[in-house]
Amino acid sequence: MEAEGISAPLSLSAEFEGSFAYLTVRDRLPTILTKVIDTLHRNKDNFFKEYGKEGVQAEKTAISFLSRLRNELQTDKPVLSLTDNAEDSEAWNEYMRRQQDLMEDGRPVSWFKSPWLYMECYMYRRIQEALYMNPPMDKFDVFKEGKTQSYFESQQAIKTLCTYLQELITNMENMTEIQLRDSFLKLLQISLWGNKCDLSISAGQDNSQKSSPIDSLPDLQRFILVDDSSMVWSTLVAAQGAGSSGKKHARVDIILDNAGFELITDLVLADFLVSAGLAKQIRFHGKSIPWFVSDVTKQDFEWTIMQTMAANHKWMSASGVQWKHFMKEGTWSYHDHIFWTLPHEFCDMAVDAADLYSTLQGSDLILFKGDLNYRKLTGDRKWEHTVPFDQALRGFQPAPLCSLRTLKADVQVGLQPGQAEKLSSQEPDWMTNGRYAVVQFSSPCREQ
Ligand SMILES: O=P(O)(O)OC[C@H]1O[C@](O)(CO)[C@@H](O)[C@@H]1O
Ligand SMILES: [Mn+2]
Repeated sequence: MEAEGISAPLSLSAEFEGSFAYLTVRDRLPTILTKVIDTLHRNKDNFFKEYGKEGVQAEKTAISFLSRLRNELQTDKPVLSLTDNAEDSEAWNEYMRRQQDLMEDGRPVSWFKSPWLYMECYMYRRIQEALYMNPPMDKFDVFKEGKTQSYFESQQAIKTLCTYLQELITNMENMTEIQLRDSFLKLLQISLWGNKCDLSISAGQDNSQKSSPIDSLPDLQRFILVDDSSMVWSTLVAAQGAGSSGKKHARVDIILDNAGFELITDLVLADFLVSAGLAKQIRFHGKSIPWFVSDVTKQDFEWTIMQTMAANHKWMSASGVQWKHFMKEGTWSYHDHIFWTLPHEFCDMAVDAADLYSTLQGSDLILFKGDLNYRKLTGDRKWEHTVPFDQALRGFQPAPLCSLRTLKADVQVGLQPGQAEKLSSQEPDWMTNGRYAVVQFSSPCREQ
């Protein structure tokens, strides 16, 4: 739903040679595909043990599908329709027709000529097609190993964070409002920096949290380019006062990004919100298929809680037990929707996923985690850096929302005049090196 009269700039695309999009499509995506093929190879014996000859045959066919896919990508072949008749196939094929209509001179939609956001999402959906088309591989998560490894490699940081959380909860009754606010802002920043740990930017290489997530906060402060976190706090506080009894049942929605350490930071933040009475309900939104290497699926979500419960560490397991309890009593809930794994910009949601949009409208605060969500919020376009965040959302305003994102793609809005130029002169790759971050807020009722 585009605000009337506001036209959007061009989409980022691999057609701009030398751009980050170009380098991603040329180098990083084929590397990720090669790793996927390798993972299937390495699991051959397991497929045989589990499904016999049928499993090995499925693995072989999926590998040859994926090798063809890599070749199509590297030789800039036209994009193909999906043939797997899954729940979302028609939405993908319809999107392809839409993209085709946007191409000049009827050129076909292809890997290096079309919007980067579309092509990168499409690659992950085609990986899934290779599996859907080859049962019993259709349930296999090719990224699972990397996600679990990243959880285990962040153990020390997880222990530190869970211990910190349990200390906060113990002292919560005696906290002043200022102390509560400070603790919230710290946990929000920890969740923000948790987004450094994704496995897509590193093409699957270890990217886990090694240092203390709490001690590193002061040093990281100067890398936050826009910090609207006080507005997030005010929104939560305002949500308490509404309602006839004076107490409202505030609901926070968290649009999750990566499994591993980042997910733990999100769960810790969500625990704090409930334990402090700032939210009565937390709805987590994850992906319905394996996505961008490390994104959270339902299975990852449940595994993470079970694993944390079972940890041989008092405060980790206490946290896990509490989280399980929140899930059981319904204070927390997990949701997925095919829209999160479609290539659409979020300004399309009101029309293309009206049910999801209206669900989100019931929220008091929506937290969007990570870089890909930011790309979809802003449409992954060549915006001037000083364009206001609200404008780049192009009418996507279901409820007060905040993006918590470390920069890993060359789109950034809402900066002060001169801020981007200064950064570019000091660090030319500031938009893609993952060292910088933003906390950007937008509210439908905010005065413009
Ligand atoms: O997990 P995140 O924060 O969404 O990061 C994934 C990002 O990594 C990249 O693959 C890096 O280019 C982007 O395409 C994507 O936005
Ligand atoms: Mn991700």
